[in-house]
Amino acid sequence: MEKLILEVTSLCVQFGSFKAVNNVSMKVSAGDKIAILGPNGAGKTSLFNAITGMTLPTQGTVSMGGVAITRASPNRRAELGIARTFQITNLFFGLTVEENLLLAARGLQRRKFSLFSSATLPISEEELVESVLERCHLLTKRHWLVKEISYGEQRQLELAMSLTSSPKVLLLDEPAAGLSPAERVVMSDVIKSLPKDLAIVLIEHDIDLALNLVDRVICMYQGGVLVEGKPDEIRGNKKVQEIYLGKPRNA
Ligand SMILES: Nc1ncnc2c1ncn2[C@@H]1O[C@H](COP(=O)(O)OP(=O)(O)OP(=O)(O)O)[C@@H](O)[C@H]1O
Repeated sequence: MEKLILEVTSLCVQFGSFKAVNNVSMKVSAGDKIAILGPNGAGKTSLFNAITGMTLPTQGTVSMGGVAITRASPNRRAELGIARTFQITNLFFGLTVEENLLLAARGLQRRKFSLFSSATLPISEEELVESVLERCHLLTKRHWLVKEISYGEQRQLELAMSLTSSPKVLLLDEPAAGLSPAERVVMSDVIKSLPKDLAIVLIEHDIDLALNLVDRVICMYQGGVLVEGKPDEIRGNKKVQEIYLGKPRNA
């Protein structure tokens, strides 16, 4: 059994009287590859926000490596090994690919310094940047300005930036959104080649792409978990088909 890293228990996120996330529990172990599916408004992003500290849950708990982080700051969560990408690109367009990565690496490592008694890093900034450039298929673009690379490459760069903190859990919010079919193939390849022990939780509207990348699926509907299972179980699941076809359910 793999080591449990992230645990979400009975989590609720409420906006006024509306429950965007309703009693969601999830266990993520080292190396898990999990997709969170669900139609628009199902609560997927709100769940990510509660895990990363951008929204505080109204009920329930989040823990990372056994440490309770339900009310911890986003920075503290990043130090403990949670990283995230966003639906919208979050880059410095007037800087090069490499400069963006160096900025990401420096910001996160400075925070990590305070955790170590000695100021030695396990890997140099340059080595780190080199390795994530390679991993995200961006080595040939390292000196290009971000505004000059394609949208697909910008999304790869975002993923690369999230890897500079050497996370234990990576939350990917719609990594293939807006990508062309060819760019989707590259993004899938990049995700597939991420370290084996890195846990990945991804939100994705392209169901086929998502099911090919993961070994577990959580399908959300109206804030709650509708179904959980392996990709093959989800493909043939009637409830999942109904919510995607928009038919009303008798819950
Ligand atoms: N800050 C907020 N204030 C009020 N309601 C919100 C807020 N954030 C999200 N919601 C509502 O919560 C519900 C869940 O939103 P959320 O973005 O988590 O869904 P989602 O599954 O990620 O949807 P999508 O696939 O469209 O991104 C939606 O009805 C949304 O309008």
